[in-house]
Amino acid sequence: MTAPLICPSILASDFSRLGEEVRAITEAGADFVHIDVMDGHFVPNITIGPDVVKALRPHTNLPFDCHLMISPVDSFLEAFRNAGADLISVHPEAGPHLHRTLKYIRQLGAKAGVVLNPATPVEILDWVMEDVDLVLIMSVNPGFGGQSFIESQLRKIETVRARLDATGSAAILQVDGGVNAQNAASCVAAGATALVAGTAVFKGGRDAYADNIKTLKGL
Ligand SMILES: O=C(CO)[C@@H](O)[C@H](O)COP(=O)(O)O
Ligand SMILES: [Fe+2]
Repeated sequence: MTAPLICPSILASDFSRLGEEVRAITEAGADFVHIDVMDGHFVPNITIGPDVVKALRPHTNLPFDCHLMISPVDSFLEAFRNAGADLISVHPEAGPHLHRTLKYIRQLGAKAGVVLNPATPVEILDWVMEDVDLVLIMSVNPGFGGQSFIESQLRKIETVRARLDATGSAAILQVDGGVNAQNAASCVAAGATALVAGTAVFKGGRDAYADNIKTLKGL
């Protein structure tokens, strides 16, 4: 089985030292930096805006994977791209025209992702398959780190895996929420190719990050 990409969610890092934390996960072997953007409206929490993304950009060459939990979303896409986002993922519920939003993300020169909440049906992908570079399955309800993995989402990963394979899509299949050493292998067996992890990467202090990432990769 191919090792998954590991995308540490900096939501679980020390916010008073974000630059150092991003450098630390880079040295520890992370593949992407997962940045959770929340607006207190689409989700019940407020986190990071484009200025913080821009300030972090010089600290690493890793791709910035921006998970936007904001509504409306379209008016902020350019700002996140200009701030240094390489992948931009949006929730279908965050705007009226998912297809238009995905096209716009690609036009801006970023990779486009669609995020499925635990209760969002996979059929939302049917008519945008060609327009996505990444599908993100939420294994918690979005808004907070440190929640428990919702087991039913393993079946959703399998379902989306089958759909991507059937259409010949090379999109990354990412899982986010409550991912840890106990369930990472099941996510990969179900077809995930990238794992987001906050708590499971940033636990134990900086000396532990490399081992935490290796464990999630199954190495
Ligand atoms: O998008 C989200 C939450 O809304 C996630 O990216 C979490 O921040 C992941 O944190 P853990 O569940 O791994 O602690
Ligand atoms: Fe996320």
